[in-house]
Amino acid sequence: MTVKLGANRYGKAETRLVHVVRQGPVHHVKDISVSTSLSGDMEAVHLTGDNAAVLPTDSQKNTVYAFARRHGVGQIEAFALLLARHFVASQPSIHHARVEIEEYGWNRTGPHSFVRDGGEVRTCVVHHDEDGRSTVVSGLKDLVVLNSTGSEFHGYIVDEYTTLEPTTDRILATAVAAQWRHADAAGSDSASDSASDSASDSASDSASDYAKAYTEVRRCLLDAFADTHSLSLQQTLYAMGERALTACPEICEIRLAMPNKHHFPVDLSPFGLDNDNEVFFAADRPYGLIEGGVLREDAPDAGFAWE
Ligand SMILES: O=c1[nH]c(=O)c2[nH]c(=O)[nH]c2[nH]1
Repeated sequence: MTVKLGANRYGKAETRLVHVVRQGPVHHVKDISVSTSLSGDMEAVHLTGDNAAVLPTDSQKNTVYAFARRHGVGQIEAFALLLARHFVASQPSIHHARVEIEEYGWNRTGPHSFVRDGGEVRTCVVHHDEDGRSTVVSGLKDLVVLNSTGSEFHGYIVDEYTTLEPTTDRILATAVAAQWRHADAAGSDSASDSASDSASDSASDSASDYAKAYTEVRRCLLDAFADTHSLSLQQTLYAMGERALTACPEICEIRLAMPNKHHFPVDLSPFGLDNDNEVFFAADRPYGLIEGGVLREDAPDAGFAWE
């Protein structure tokens, strides 16, 4: 039997970094988790244990911290591009870099005091390869939303295993995970400037575009969720994606994953009580999981953006 090495990559996962920018008594914090993943000439290390082509994951982690000091963090997309480009440009054995960042929000309560924003997490996944191609996918997750009416579900297949009652008025709740692909990763050429300029969020152009797109997509997702009279979570998902693409010309594709957080009316008849959609059991699991993408008809090829 002959075998060969298949697809492989390696890196440091979840390097936690808090960066404090001090402007006199007023401080700014960025709280992120960075995962780097490199690929290239890695036959020897797998086949013979020759590490000559390997940039240690420990050095990758150190680079993250050193770059935060050198360039600031700024918009996560710009910081990720800066790192991805550095790994590919500085090491001949590294042909491709993937950098994923999660950002946890803190809201200001004083000049140097903050309360953790318990809500959603901002995300990005950036790729860069030796041919100079870059892709940027931005996103959010754990954006928990609920409509207490305006949601129906009926008309579905009924087979011998169906027990679900049709409803014309139910709670619709989900935790939105969304990722959107930027049509042009290019902001990227000035990514290093962006990251270095933007430590206090006064980002330069491409970096502030990422921030603007984030705010706009988030608003579209929330508005479309609230506005759509829903016949299914699938229909709501499409409406949310469509709204974001319509409002944001700079993005060409959005993918959404939305758990259906079921709320079942509790049967209160044993207690002589009615329940006109007022008291619900919020089930934890299992949950429906609705996933789908919306993209422009003329969206450019995604390449490795979703890998
Ligand atoms: O919005 C829904 N979509 C489904 O596909 C589904 N399936 C189910 O049991 N409940 C629901 N709700």
